[in-house]
Amino acid sequence: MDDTAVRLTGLTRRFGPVRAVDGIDLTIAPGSTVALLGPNGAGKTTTIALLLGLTPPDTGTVTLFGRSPVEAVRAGRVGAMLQDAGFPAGATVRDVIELARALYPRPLDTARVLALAGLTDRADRRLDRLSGGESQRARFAFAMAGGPDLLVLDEPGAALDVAARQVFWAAIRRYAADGHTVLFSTHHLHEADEYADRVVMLAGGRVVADAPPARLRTLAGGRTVAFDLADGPVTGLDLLPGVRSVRVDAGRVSLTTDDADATVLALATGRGFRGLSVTDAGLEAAFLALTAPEGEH
Ligand SMILES: Nc1ncnc2c1ncn2[C@@H]1O[C@H](COP(=O)(O)OP(=O)(O)OP(=O)(O)O)[C@@H](O)[C@H]1O
Repeated sequence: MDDTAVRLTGLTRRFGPVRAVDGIDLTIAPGSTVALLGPNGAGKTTTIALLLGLTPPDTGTVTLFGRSPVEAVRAGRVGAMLQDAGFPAGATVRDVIELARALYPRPLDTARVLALAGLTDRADRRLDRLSGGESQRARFAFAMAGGPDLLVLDEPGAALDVAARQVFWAAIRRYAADGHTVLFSTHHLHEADEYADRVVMLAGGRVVADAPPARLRTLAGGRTVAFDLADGPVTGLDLLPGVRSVRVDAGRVSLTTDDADATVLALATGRGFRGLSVTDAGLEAAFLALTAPEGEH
């Protein structure tokens, strides 16, 4: 019996000329929390759809706990919270939890699901009368009510404000702490950094990095030189010594560099800038370095 939670082998899926998933190999051990991190269009949603058996791969195989996705779902081992889940009009939080519990062979107690999702005092409220954060937690409650060994969440933090997001992630953490396997997709670096014990970075349908968050931060190495643009030219920053990538956000430039001293010295000649800072490259810099198209490194 293969106890590996997820095993993707040589997975590909095209849509016309687009290679949405372009040769993904991925193995996930039970009990881990894994982030599928990537920019828009990286292939996260397609990978999740393939993994859940919602769409067939062009090539490659998917096994969940040693079985096909359909068998694993039927055996009640998999729960999913997808971006476009719809519930019956007028249903209460308790209704959807009971619905999910009825579908699974070994469901969690309703009271436990409500507590895990932080919805104990909202149990009898209609879904359409919940706040955005509560409604997201109700979808999470539905996904985990059956007590699935593997919980798959497609961009669970989307559309939540900071406070709601914290409550929501605390709920996911409680579920993961019980030894369940959690796979979630995100394009928020801080979510991957904070909540996953392993980050699989996707770009262009491929895995471009696969490591614990702390290791990813050092993988790209280098440092970040940041400054506010004054009157100097914006062009040519990528040609400064050591620079690997350039990002401009609301007038502040961030350069990822292999040689911060040389970059700063070159910057200082001929450019006006304010608010210079030099920091160790974070996960964000690793992400930019690892996902930059060929030739932009
Ligand atoms: N049904 C489809 N028909 C055509 N192209 C598709 C289809 N689904 C996905 N794609 C394309 O495949 C690529 C990967 O899309 P996918 O939705 O998997 O990415 P993603 O990483 O989930 O992006 P996002 O963060 O925006 O949700 C994109 O270029 C997308 O336009």
